[in-house]
Amino acid sequence: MGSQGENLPPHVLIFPLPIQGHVNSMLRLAELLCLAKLHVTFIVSDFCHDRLLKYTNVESRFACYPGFSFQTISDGLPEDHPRAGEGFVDIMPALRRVTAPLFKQMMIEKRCFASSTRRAVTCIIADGVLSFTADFAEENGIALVYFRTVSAASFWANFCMPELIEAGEIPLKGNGMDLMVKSIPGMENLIRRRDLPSFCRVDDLNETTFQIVKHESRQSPRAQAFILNTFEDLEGPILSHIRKHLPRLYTIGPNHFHLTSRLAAATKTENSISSGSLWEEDRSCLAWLDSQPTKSVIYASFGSITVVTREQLVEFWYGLVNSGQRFLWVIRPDSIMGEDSGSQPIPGELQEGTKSRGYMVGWAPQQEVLNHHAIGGFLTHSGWNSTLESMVAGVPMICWPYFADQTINSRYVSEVWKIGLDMKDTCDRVIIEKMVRDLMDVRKDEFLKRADDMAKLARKAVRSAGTSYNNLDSLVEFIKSMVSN
Ligand SMILES: O=c1ccn([C@@H]2O[C@H](COP(=O)(O)OP(=O)(O)O[C@H]3O[C@H](CO)[C@@H](O)[C@H](O)[C@H]3O)[C@@H](O)[C@H]2O)c(=O)[nH]1
Ligand SMILES: C[C@H]1CC[C@@H]2C(C(=O)O)=CO[C@@H](O)[C@@H]21
Repeated sequence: MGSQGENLPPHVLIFPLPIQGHVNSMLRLAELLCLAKLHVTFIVSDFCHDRLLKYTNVESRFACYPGFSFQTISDGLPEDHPRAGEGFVDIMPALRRVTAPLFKQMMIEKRCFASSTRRAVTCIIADGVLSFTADFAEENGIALVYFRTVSAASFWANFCMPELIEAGEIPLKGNGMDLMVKSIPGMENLIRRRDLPSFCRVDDLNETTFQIVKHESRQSPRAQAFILNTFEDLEGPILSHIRKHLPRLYTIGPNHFHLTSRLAAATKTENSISSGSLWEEDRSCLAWLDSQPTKSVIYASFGSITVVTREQLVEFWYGLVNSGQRFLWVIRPDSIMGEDSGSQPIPGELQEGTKSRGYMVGWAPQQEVLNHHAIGGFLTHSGWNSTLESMVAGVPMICWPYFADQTINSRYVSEVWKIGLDMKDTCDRVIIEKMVRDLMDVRKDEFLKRADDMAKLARKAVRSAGTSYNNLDSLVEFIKSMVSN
């Protein structure tokens, strides 16, 4: 590289798993690194890129960072292949089969995105489940950092899968779901088998997703550093266990609020929320919320992958209506399994209850919703972004985990952080009604107090001199130290 190149900043390639919760989280990291004046190439599937361009302001948002660019790649699935529900299981094998060789070819053909104004990529920050990036990084002498977008607790449980097998705790063999798990250090007397990340719910150890997640988790030490979207006050004890295997571990979360906070400092404007939505946000719900009393509405949303059966939909609907509480409910167009949702008549009492106290949208501006004064609770699938967004907003949760890390996040919400209730493995209108009443009415004050305390800790972590704030600065220094000037 010539003398001009030596003055150029480091060039980071960011590569998320191409699904909503991962793209969101890593796009926020991209913007944080742009704010630190690093060059960033963000490589994302054509599918996600098309949707980002269609439904968000990413183009104008990143236009002010001349060092930023998008690159697109196939996720290996036909465009019309479902990426939610059962369809998700095809994503990881397709990435390995199709995307991995395409990635290698692209990096070589495009000389690691070198140009007269940018260095060749100096560091890859890859999703912690894309170990084909480690193969390329090692073969080509490029530094690798992993970003695992889930909670420390979930990552640690996945990392311990070999120990769980050795101890005979998995496969579960269909019973003993309430037995306490003994072979995950730091989680003794806390999690039951049903609380393990759902990938562990296998009867056959050869099951594909289980094998992939086990393999990918154990590959983590190949990276020179590891990033988690969490904060020390939240998951300190588990982080200590992880650091025995991954000593260079940077906790930089909650990264949505970290970004808001750094943008506010850089631009002197308050409350900028950077959306990475892959669906069109229906902002009409904000006007509806404006006309509701403070902390009177429960917000229900199950993220981007959850699908429900018609029967489950009806149970939730009765539970919400019968609770007598106001509700705002996100029902994604692709979230009802196996039928056209409009094809069956809706019972009159549900229609009436919804007209008087409810509002439904296909996709909401979630961060704005959670921070609206009218919101008093969140019925969530316990995706990690939703969990952190709720924490920062000080909103207590009812957790209905669907799969993956969500089953362990919900256990921590209810038993460790005590900022909500865990409703896993049931879907019954009577239980839903009772839990909504408990959260929004009977035990409202106690939950709101703890949620408010948690919000303070989360916000402190990303403010100047907070742990996540300092860790992000250290990460940037580490990335800078990789290039020789
Ligand atoms: O109406 C909606 C619903 C969701 N969101 C946003 O979409 C994201 C959803 O992310 P998350 O809560 O993490 O759920 P998933 O989309 O299901 O995320 C996947 O990725 C997460 C991060 O790895 C995992 O924790 C989840 O289990 C996995 O399903 C959040 O930022 C929400 O703010 C909206 O903006 N509007
Ligand atoms: C599709 C799932 C496989 C791995 C990801 C994950 C993780 O532990 O990193 C959890 O759930 C999903 O977000 C991803």
